[in-house]
Amino acid sequence: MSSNDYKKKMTTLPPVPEGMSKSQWKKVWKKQRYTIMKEEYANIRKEKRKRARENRRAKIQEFIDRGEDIPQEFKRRPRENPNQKDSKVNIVLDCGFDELMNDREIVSMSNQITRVYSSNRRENHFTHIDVTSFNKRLKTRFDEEMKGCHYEHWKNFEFHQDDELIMGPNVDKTKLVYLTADTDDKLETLEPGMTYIVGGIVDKNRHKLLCYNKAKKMGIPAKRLPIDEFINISGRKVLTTTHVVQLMLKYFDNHDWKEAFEYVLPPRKLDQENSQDDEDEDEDEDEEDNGDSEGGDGSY
Ligand SMILES: C[S@@+](CC[C@H](N)C(=O)[O-])C[C@H]1O[C@@H](n2cnc3c(N)ncnc32)[C@H](O)[C@@H]1O
Repeated sequence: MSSNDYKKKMTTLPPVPEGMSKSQWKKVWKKQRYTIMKEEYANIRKEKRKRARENRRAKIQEFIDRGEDIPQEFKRRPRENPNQKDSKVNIVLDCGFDELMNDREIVSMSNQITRVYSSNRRENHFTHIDVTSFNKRLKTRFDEEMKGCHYEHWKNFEFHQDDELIMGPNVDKTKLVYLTADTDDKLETLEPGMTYIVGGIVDKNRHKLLCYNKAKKMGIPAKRLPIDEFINISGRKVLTTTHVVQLMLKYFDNHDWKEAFEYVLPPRKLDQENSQDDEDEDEDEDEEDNGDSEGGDGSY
């Protein structure tokens, strides 16, 4: 069967089983299809990674054959940066939104957590990162399908099943800021001693104001990244959890937001003409293309 025929077969709803409504069957079939296609997607990703590796090697060989230096962009950055400095800032990835994500989004979110870990080891500054409410499908995925990553031993990274760290009775609320795109209140700088909370959710923006409302309920400030002030991107400025953390890490280099945006965000996001209205594309990359990216290749 050709891959097009296969895709068609998988997108056509099989006959509705007796005793089930069409909408019930649609939900069940979607889950079954996801399980079947998971393996297929894994193979596609593996092939894609293999092709990318081969292309990279071929290009490097061309430089070697011509006796030229290998350009920086072809050199791999070491996985661990031995000269890292402590930013003295804490970041919380608030994963209290498990039930608002579908299975694919859970996969995407878990890949994003590994990328965050990877960046926190590689950049010039590190932060202490706590993952809170890590107690449902995200945890199951790490415990079962990502067993080999040994997340319990990650450096500067702690996983908590509860949310005491941000919601507990003894929390100093003056030290907390919730980051969200849904406010006009701008984040000016990152202050040592402060804890910045980032929503650990992939939702293709279905749940607008989710983190803003949570911040209000917690009684802490909600702030947005100063995107408009430094770069041109059109549409809503909702970034992925990974990008938000990577921006903060890069900011510590020179306390320069513009530099951080230009370094972290993909060129298509910075290009006003072509930029998209949401963060979907980046999230799809996490699902479909994670092998080519930092941390997604198992380089925990
Ligand atoms: C994919 S977004 C989730 C969007 C979700 N609907 C919400 O209510 O926040 C992941 C997280 O990144 C952070 N984030 C995304 N864009 C941001 C921005 N422009 N400024 C500050 N934080 C942002 C927020 O903490 C957000 O929860």
